[in-house]
Amino acid sequence: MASKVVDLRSDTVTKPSEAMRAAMAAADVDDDVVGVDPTAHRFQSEMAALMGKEAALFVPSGTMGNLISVLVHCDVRGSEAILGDNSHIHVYENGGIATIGGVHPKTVPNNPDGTMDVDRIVAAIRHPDLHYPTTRLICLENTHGNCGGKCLSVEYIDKVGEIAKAHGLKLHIDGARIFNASVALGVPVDRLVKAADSVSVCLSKGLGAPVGSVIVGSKDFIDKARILRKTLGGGMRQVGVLCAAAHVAVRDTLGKLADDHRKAKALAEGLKKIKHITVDPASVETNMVFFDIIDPRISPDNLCQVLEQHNVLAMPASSTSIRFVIHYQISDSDVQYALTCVEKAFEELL
Ligand SMILES: Cc1ncc(COP(=O)(O)O)c(CN[C@H](C(=O)O)[C@H](C)O)c1O
Repeated sequence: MASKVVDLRSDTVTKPSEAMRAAMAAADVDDDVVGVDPTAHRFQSEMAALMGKEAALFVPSGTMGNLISVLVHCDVRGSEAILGDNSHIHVYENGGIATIGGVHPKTVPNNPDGTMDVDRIVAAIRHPDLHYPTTRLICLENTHGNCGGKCLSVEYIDKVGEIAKAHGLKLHIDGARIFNASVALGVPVDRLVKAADSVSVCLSKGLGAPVGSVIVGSKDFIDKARILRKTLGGGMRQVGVLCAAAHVAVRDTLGKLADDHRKAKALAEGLKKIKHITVDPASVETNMVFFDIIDPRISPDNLCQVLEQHNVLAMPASSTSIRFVIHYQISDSDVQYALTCVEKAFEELL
């Protein structure tokens, strides 16, 4: 049994590095609600430049980053946002855009590659009618979490951006893993999000920061976002402590994402050799591996429970599938150990 836990539940599970902890301890801070925390200010400027946008705002979570972005774009009651039926905003954020923001979600089916058919996006846009909400926003997700970490191409994003502009709409990208997409596609991140009016970027996923996300957009957008963040209770005081760690995460971990993708591919190739599993290694584009259990006698919960006894942590993705997520604190030997444990688990269960 491994002495340490091999945690494949998500790329949100990393522990801050020593460099992050040192930066947190040494951070130059101030009250960011009353004035501007100098470390937060520097980090926000750094992220705006990296993403090719005018301004940026540090927020406590990706969920709040998406909520604030949607609410800034949909600031009139009776607004409607077009988004994927399998998107994180629609599936995993407690319906916050509706329950808190009064924004009506108009879902369009997500394709297996994470896109929504552009003709179905156009068909979802409301024409003026006193029976209808008013469409104000289109949301994309890149990479797409529920579609296996698939990347949306820059051509697709530009096309949706053209549609948004042609109809007087805004475009938001849930870019929780936008850097994974940028690295996998070989497209600079500022080019990848050029067509977007706003992007929410998770620092606490593959980049390995302990907390937080950053939203980027125009100065006017970020000024409005700052007010909404305060409204939602997200105004933070000496937040430079968190921004210092996030700065180190971008500096130190961005360059490791390609290796995460390599390990994910290796994991999928290894799973393919296990007879009780179906998995398509060719479908692995970034750091996520989804596989199906063939034998109906074994549920994903059963398998996860036995894996946990071997110190391998994973999460069910559906009634028949499991999700493994690679992050920079998973080594090649951890991948091999996890594969061994999956085989042992089936032996123990069958
Ligand atoms: C695409 C996307 N957008 C937003 C979020 C929300 O980020 P947080 O609110 O957890 O910081 C997540 C988190 N994703 C988490 C994970 O993958 O383990 C869970 C599912 O919430 C996400 O995957």
